[in-house]
Amino acid sequence: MAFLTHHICRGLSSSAVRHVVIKNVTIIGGGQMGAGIAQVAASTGHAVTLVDTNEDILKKAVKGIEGNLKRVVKKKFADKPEAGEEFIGKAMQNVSTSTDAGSVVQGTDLVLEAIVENLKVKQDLFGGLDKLAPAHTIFASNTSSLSITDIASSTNRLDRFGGLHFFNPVPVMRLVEVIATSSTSQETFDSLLNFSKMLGKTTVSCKDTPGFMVNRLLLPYILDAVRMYERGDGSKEDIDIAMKLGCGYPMGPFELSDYVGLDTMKFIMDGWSAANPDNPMFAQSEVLNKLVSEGKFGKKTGEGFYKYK
Ligand SMILES: CCCCCCCCCCCCC[C@H](O)CC(=O)SCCNC(=O)CCNC(=O)[C@H](O)C(C)(C)COP(=O)(O)OP(=O)(O)OC[C@H]1O[C@@H](n2cnc3c(N)ncnc32)[C@H](O)[C@@H]1OP(=O)(O)O
Ligand SMILES: NC(=O)c1ccc[n+]([C@@H]2O[C@H](COP(=O)([O-])OP(=O)(O)OC[C@H]3O[C@@H](n4cnc5c(N)ncnc54)[C@H](O)[C@@H]3O)[C@@H](O)[C@H]2O)c1
Repeated sequence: MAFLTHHICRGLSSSAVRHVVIKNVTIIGGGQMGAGIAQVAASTGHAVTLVDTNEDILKKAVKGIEGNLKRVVKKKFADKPEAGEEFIGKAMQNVSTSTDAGSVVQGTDLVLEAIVENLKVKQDLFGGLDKLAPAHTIFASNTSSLSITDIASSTNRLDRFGGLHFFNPVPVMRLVEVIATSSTSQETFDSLLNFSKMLGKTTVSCKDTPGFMVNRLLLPYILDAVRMYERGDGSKEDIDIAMKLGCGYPMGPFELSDYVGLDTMKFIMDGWSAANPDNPMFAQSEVLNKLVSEGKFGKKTGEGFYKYK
């Protein structure tokens, strides 16, 4: 159960900020982001229920979490293998799974959604859960590109709704963008900030503007790289090498696109294109459309701009 705590800000003795201490978390979507967030939340002592529509996806997610925890332990407990085993055991005990979100939200402090990047699907999910979750439960979306305000509009808890934008791979990337809409209460915002910090992440506070901070800058960069390749101005391999060796980026734009998932990239593009129909920047990309129509979604399907294995 959650409890409210009072934070007395140092130097501001009269300003007391209340926030919900999040202990029990329901994460909806057991794909790459949901599983990554579940891994980090479980290994920082949170009770996590991971939900997906499909039992096989959940099995794969749990197996992936255990495998990735082994990578973490190899580094963190290099000289203490027993402590490492204990760490993995404790984290795995904190993870349970379900295919029925409605039946698990009763005792949850936070419902964090990481499902497909589609406004209607996200609205349907939250609209349904709003009727079932306790009043104190905070809802948050990990959307890459959709408006939190639009997603929240399907619920009657606008003050207890915000955005938590994690980065891929979640166990490695240190940032969380915490997003407040004009209706998000200060208590909710502080609870989400505090939760992100408990996960060991650094936070930045964002308004609910398109792409928040990171994707507002990342999207034009990736878009321009794809256009450059479509015009034949450079090979995808050379563009990737250029950005890695010229700018010190860990991945080039095509490697990164495959890593994010080309299906997700297309959802993002289509959403922004629909919202800005007259902006040529968001014109359809033949290359992206072809790869997605062939089921080549990137690393997760074994092929995208590049082949894997
Ligand atoms: C015209 C049409 C265009 C369409 C336009 C649409 C544009 C859309 C653009 C927006 C997309 C937004 C997506 C999203 O909202 C936001 C994002 O998440 S953006 C992605 C951010 N991520 C990155 O930028 C990742 C960059 N890459 C890296 O940092 C590294 O390459 C890597 C992924 C960490 C991998 O590193 P490598 O060195 O290659 O590989 P290793 O396997 O050795 O890993 C390094 C290190 O990390 C540990 N590790 C890796 N994964 C995990 C894991 N899952 N769990 C735990 N640990 C992990 C690994 O053990 C290594 O540790 P070490 O041994 O070094 O101690
Ligand atoms: N991939 C990235 O790099 C990245 C980074 C940050 C944020 N995001 C965002 O996170 C979300 C998930 O992205 P992902 O890459 O993990 O996608 P993914 O395709 O890997 O996983 C999505 C999962 O959601 C499940 N799902 C779909 N509808 C559902 C529903 N109604 N109920 C329960 N489960 C459902 C699917 O079965 C799938 O397992 C998207 O909103 C995306 O924009 C993605």
